[in-house]
Amino acid sequence: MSQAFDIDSVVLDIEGTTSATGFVVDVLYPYSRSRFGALLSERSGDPEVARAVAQVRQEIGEPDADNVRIEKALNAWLDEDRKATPLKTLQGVIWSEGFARGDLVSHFYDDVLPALRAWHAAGVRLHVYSSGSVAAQRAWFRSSPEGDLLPLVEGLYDTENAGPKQEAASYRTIAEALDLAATPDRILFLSDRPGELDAAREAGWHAVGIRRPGEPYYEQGVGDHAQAGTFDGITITRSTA
Ligand SMILES: CSCCC(=O)C(=O)COP(=O)(O)O
Ligand SMILES: [Mg+2]
Repeated sequence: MSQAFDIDSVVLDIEGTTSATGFVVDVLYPYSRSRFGALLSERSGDPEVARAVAQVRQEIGEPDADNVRIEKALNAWLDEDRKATPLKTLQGVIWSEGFARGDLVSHFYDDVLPALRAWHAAGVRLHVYSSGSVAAQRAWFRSSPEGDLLPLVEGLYDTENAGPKQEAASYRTIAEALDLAATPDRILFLSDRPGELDAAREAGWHAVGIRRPGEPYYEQGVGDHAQAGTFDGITITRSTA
């Protein structure tokens, strides 16, 4: 079904929405898993690594956990696809370097880049809100199969600078950052996960569930939210009146 919106900003989820979960799980996850050990042993002095390690220790309730125990916890979270903030921070460090080195190139569904370019050309502001860290998001958009897409994107939000994706307060934080706290209905959120769509709607945003065959949430659906199978079915304009 086709959807039309006259809004100011689109906020994009990545995994399952712009991009395939299979790529994240089959390519990015093993890439990070095989590098956690070296990161923990060789880079423990990096402030970002140290901060994430402290968060892991706190989350597992073991203030003295050594690197072996930290790596075990990270791998267990990977196995259960738990989107824990310190896991995402450390993955972001590893993936950013992998993208910069040319080991990794990001994935976008075929309908996504034409739509993002059209919406951007129409003056619509584009932002990202993903469980993947801001560093990972930046590398992801910079290293696409069609080159650097970062110029299309204005704001990057994750569970650290905005909060958990299933809580309305996180969407209110983002609306404030976009200068749209008083008019949250000028924001459209696109995601595959019903809990995220619920939270965005509770914050006053428009929300459309993206249902792509083969994605984990395809069968479950998106509850009573508007839905689209691809970005082709979503028309967005931004009137300034
Ligand atoms: C470039 S982000 C990598 C994907 C990832 O790790 C992730 O957790 C994405 O989750 P999302 O919130 O975008 O569904
Ligand atoms: Mg998602």
